[in-house]
Amino acid sequence: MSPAPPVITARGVDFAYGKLPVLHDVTLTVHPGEVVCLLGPNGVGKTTLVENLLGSLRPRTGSVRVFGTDPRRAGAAFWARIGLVQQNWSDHAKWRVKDQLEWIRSMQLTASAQVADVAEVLDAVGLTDKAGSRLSRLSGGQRRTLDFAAALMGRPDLLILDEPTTGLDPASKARLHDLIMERVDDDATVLMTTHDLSEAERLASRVIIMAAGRIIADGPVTELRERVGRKAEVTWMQDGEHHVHATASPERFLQQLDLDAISGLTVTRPTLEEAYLALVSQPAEAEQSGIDHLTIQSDPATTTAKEPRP
Ligand SMILES: Nc1ncnc2c1ncn2[C@@H]1O[C@H](COP(=O)(O)OP(=O)(O)OP(=O)(O)O)[C@@H](O)[C@H]1O
Repeated sequence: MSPAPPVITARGVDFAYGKLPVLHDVTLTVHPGEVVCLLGPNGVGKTTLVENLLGSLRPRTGSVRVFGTDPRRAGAAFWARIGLVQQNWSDHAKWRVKDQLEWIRSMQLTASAQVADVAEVLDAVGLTDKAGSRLSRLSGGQRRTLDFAAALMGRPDLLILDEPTTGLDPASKARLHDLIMERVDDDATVLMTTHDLSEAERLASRVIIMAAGRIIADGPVTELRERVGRKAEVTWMQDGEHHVHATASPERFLQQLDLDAISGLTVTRPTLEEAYLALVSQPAEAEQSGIDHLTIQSDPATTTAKEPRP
């Protein structure tokens, strides 16, 4: 059986705002069922890339296909498959929450039969008590949550979410994460930008890191963590001594320990944040040598320190 076709492909995309070059030779493929988190410092071009993928901006060179179609030529049936949260919505401040969603729903119903009820999505995102509020009276987090409710309503096959959780409190953020993963359980694909690395660590099956308009790293979180070059650290107490052991494979190392004879065991792995900071702090080297500019360490484990009990 041949593999399912990619959901998104971008090939050699260059984009500039007038004389300001922003994207340089961006190539990426997103496969069905992936949750891809797009990371990078402010102003590196994440939103610009998303807008190129959606066809609201046109690449100077290169090509974009979503569901095999050029989004600039796509019709209503194509857009019915996509749920969007974008940075800048223009809306009618005087409209009430439920009217806004009913209006979006009526548009979606022209292209798809699988549109959820307004009451259902409001309940899912926890905004039922705001159904009668004017948009202008919503807090920033509630406004973002409403955008997400609108994105979910058509039960989309693809969610493209530009910083969907910015400004959300922890409980609202967790609820939104659950709703994203529910769509993924239903075989949807997700491309989202975020500055929240713990969010990326939690949701992403793959992380893409951008710097200065280029992709400088692309891979699963576990792989990117390894690129930091720092090994995991195992510490424990045994026979009155404090032991520290650096290893690329803590699981394998733990099998060698006599767990009945030790106490105070800890395992500390490099975080995605460490990997991210290492990668974005070296964009110049990344540009020169491409994606694999940081070496993946595969040395055998070595005990680095053995300290007397304090
Ligand atoms: N409409 C525009 N006209 C001119 N320049 C723009 C426009 N929108 C963005 N830019 C510039 O393009 C560059 C990339 O902006 P973009 O919004 O894509 O970055 P980003 O990575 O999404 O940033 P952030 O993380 O802050 O949202 C920035 O230098 C920005 O100032």
